[in-house]
Amino acid sequence: MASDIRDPIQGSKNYKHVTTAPIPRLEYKDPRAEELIQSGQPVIITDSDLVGSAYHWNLDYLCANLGNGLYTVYTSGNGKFKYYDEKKVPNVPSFQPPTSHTDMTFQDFASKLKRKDNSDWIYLQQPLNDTVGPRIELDFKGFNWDFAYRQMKRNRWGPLTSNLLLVGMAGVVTPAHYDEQENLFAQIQGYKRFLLFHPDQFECLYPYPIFHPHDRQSQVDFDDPDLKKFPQFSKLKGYEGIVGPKDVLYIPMYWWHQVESLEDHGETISCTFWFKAAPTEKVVYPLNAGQKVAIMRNIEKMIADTLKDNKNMPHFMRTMVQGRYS
Ligand SMILES: O=C(O)C(=O)C[C@H](CCCc1ccccc1)C(=O)O
Ligand SMILES: [Zn+2]
Repeated sequence: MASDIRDPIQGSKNYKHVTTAPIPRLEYKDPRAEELIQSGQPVIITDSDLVGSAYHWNLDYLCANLGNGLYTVYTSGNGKFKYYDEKKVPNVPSFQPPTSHTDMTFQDFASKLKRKDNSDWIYLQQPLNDTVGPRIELDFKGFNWDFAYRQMKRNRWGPLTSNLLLVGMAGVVTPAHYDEQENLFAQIQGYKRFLLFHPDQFECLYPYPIFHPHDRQSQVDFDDPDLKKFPQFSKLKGYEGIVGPKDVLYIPMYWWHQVESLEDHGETISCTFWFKAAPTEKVVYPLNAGQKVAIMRNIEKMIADTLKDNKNMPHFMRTMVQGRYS
């Protein structure tokens, strides 16, 4: 059979030290797909019609129909788009934002993309809102909302919070991070390689302190890991998969993921469906890895708020465990 983009031999950029198994890929109508979602496991659902009404979206169509609203476009000098929370920048005076961003019309973004003289990488990331033109609104209304809301109800997720439109230049990378929402990630155009890691890989991925602008992001540079600072990174185990048009990837809350738009397949267009966490009913023991991450976050927040001076945190936390729990 013709070699498929997903064949491991094609451009699989294996990171040293990172061991991966394939993310399961199941047909949309295969009941096992929804079983995996119910058990909080990632799965790539193929031939989904979740955003079937947007499969004709491409740069020209979006240019013609998105209207003249402004879109947030990030710029990076090295192709990596490590998210940072602007509200936390004051907490770290030495912080150097790794990307810049400006608002521009989609038309301006598309013409920048087409210009080959780009020395920088650019990445449009914008929640879909009501400034879009009537055709896009029609396409948006045409999403298979029954499927989305069926997952939300059946898995007792919280409400849908946003649909993020992502248009990335070939080669852009979103470095490893986790989100605190459930996510149905729909791929419309182009190919993205996902690396996914269970929340129990927390100790291999060394997230920034919670008050840092890069909260929820891994401190480890996958391209050049510092194993002296982050020794457990060499034990990292996870999953890998390539999503293409018509695929939907379920990214369970607290699962780490790194995303890259494949180099030689043009720009990528994706749309996320983020749902708030399920309200915690009765806590069942033993706690799962995601719950432990949530507890660690709450403890870190409490210590940071109480000490009021982040410089005191390392000593305070070391004192608490050194020679007592270590
Ligand atoms: O869908 C997800 O969760 C991803 O990480 C997809 C990722 C872009 C996410 C951008 C972002 C990350 C954190 C906060 C707000 C925006 C990609 O596809 O490159
Ligand atoms: Zn994410």
